[in-house]
Amino acid sequence: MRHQDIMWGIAPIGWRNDDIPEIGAGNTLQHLLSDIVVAGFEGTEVGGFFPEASVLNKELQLRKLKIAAQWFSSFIIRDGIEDVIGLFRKQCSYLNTVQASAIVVSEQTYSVQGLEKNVFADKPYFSDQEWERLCQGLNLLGEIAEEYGLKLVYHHHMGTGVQTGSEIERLMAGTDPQHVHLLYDTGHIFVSDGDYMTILNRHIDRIKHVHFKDVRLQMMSECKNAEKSFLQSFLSGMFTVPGDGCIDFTQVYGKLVAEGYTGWIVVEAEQDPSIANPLEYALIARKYIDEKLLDQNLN
Ligand SMILES: O=C1C[C@@H](O)[C@H](O)[C@@H](O)C1=O
Ligand SMILES: [Co+2]
Repeated sequence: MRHQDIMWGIAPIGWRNDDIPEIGAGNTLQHLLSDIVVAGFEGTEVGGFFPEASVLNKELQLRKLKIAAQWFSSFIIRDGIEDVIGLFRKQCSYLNTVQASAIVVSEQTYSVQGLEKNVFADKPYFSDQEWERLCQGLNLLGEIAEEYGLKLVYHHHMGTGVQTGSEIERLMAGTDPQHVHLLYDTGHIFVSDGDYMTILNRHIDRIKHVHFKDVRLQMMSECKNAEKSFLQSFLSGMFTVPGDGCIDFTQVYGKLVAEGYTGWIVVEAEQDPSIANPLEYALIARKYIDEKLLDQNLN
C-alpha cells in the first residue's frame, strides 16, 4: 500500500480519439509521446493510430515510456467466441511485444457508443442467454491473454450492455476471478449511476486497471437534457482530467492505496483537442495528482 507501487499514465485520447479518428489527426505519435514526458507521466495506452511494435518500441525507449494496455472491442455475443479469438490473439501478441500489462476488453454487441443515439437512454440490455455466452467467452479470452503475459481487464462503458453497477455485478459474478479482471473507470460509472464508490468498494479485489476520468457536472446535465450521443457528449466537454470536474479522486485514490492496489492508473479524458489543449490538460492532471493525491499521508 504505497504510492510507489502505482504507475501513472495518460491515454492518447486527449490528443487523438479512436472513436472519432479525424479529431486531432495532426497530432503525431512523436508529439504525443513527447508531451507525455513533458507532463511527467510514465506511460500510455496504445491508440488506434500507433505503428507496428518495433517502431513503437523505439519511440518508447527514446523517452523511457511504457505501455499499459490497449482497448479491444469484442463481439462475443454477435459473432461467437471462435470468431473473436483470432483477432484477440493478434492483439495480445502485439501487446506482448510492446510489454503491456493488460488488454482492455469491452463487449460491443448492440453498443450505441459510436452511434447517433441518446447515450443516456438507449443503452442495450443482454438476455440471460447472451450473458451466459459473454461470460463464458470472456473466461476463455482471459486464459488466452495470460499466455501472452497479459491480464484481461473488462471495461464497463456508457452505451453498452455492461454499463451500470448491477451489470458490472452480474459480469463479476458470472466470470472467473482467476481470468477476468475489472477495469474501473470513474467517469463512466459516474455518468451511468451518479456514484463511483460503490463498485470500487465492492470489486476492489477484481480491479486490475484504472482509468481516472473526471466529469463536468453541468455539462453532463446539459448533454442529458439534450439527449446527446456519447460522441456528441464528449465533444461538448462532458469529460475532463482529474481535478477539473466533480469527482473526488482523493476518496478514490485513498481507497485504492488503502487496499494495496498495484498497477496502472491512467488519466483518460476525451475532449476535442482543438478546444482543450492536450498538453495543458495533461499538466493540470499531473499537478492535481502531485498536490492532492501524492501529498496525502497514505504511506
Ligand atoms: O477507455 C476508454 C477507451 C475509449 O475508446 C472509450 O470510448 C472511452 O470512453 C474510454 O473510457
Ligand atoms: Co476508460
